[in-house]
Amino acid sequence: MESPRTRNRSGLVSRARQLPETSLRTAFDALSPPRIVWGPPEGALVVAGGAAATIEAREGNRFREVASATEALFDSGDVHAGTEAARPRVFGGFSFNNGDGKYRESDGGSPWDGYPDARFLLPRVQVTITDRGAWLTVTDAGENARVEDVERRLDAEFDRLTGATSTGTRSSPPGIAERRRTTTREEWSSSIRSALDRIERNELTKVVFAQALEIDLEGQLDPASTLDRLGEAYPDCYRFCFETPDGEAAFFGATPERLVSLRGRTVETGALAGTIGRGETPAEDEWLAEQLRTDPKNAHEHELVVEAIREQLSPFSASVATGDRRIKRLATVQHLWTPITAELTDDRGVLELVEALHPTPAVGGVPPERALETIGETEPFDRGWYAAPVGWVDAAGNGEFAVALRSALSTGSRATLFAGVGVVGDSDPDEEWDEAQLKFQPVLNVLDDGDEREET
Ligand SMILES: C=C(O[C@@H]1C=C(C(=O)O)C=C[C@H]1O)C(=O)O
Repeated sequence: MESPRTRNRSGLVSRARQLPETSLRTAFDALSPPRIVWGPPEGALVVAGGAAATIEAREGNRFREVASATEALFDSGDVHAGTEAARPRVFGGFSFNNGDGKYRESDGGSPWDGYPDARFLLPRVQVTITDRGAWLTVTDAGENARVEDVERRLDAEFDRLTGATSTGTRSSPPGIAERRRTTTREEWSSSIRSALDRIERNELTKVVFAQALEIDLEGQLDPASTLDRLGEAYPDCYRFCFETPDGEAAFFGATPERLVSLRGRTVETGALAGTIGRGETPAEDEWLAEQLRTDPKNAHEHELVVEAIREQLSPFSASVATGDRRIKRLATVQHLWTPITAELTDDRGVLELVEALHPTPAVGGVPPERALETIGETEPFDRGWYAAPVGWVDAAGNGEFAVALRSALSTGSRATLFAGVGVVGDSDPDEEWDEAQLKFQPVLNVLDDGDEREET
């Protein structure tokens, strides 16, 4: 007999308990696909497995569809989280474009087949690792969700995770057997030259062009080791990994770019655009940073992003505050970065802001529609989830999204990497080529220990 006390309108039941110390690798290995890793530079690391509910949207207004499905899912959910970090959240992402699909591999499939225009999961099992301890959350949703079952599963998952015998040893990088470019140097230069012509004719102000690099790996990619390595080299970045429902593919990376975070009515975002390499010495690093700070081309490229973000946020906010422009120094590159904050005038969900901001001219261009058209006509591959929003939403509509850069889509023994650059009036095709190669490095370095930094 069904007890009415164990049911609620949305059928969401979530229970949490504290876990002894654990790690990304132990949790990742113990959980079942589809697994998700979300590791922001500050705050809790989440490793999740399985789906208590899946929200997918294709074409149409995917941001609104996901927002209303998320709201319905959380509506009067029965949640005993124990601590805020352990509360259930949906995690997922969007594709860069709505309704992609022009790129086909020789077998007729697209590498992005497993990644629809939007997919968010409410994880069945969520491990949250914070500075103050780890938590296990077990969730079920739907007509058959029962408190008793969720509590029983919470104990069973606790036993499984605490009994997990992960050796903690990291597998070595898979190694790179072969690489194939989707864009030759000649094609790249001619695309940039034709974009420069359009800029000259005032049809465009900025466009971001990307390249893809297909890698055959020598061994299988181990996502947990790969993400551990990315975390060590890029502590100031957002690490993410989203497996397909069958666990056959994973989209992962370590991106420096936050699209937006919303907590209550406080919005935090920023402009990240303008790039230069790292030096061999602190003095050379500083010299390069100074070049970046004073270079008019990079300043222009950057300012276009600041302006667009301010403009997109202004209808929602009484005031938008722009901080000082500064340098974000990462292991392989340095960027210009301007923090931007705003206070909303009304209660809104984070997905409304994602919809308003994506794609910023850091990954699309100015004017946006013409830039997107130019990207579509020029790039010979689908961006899929590359350069698109990935993140989470909670029951209150709060959330945080990053722009999925410095990323790759992997299917066991193959990985496709993506990297893009902003083209403005005085861009030089050779310099832009070199900049794209630098942006492949974060992922290349974790695929192969011996990978050369200067590969062209
Ligand atoms: C498009 C990428 O990066 C973006 C473009 C940048 C630029 O053109 O300077 C800098 C940071 C990102 O906003 C990428 O990493 O693929």
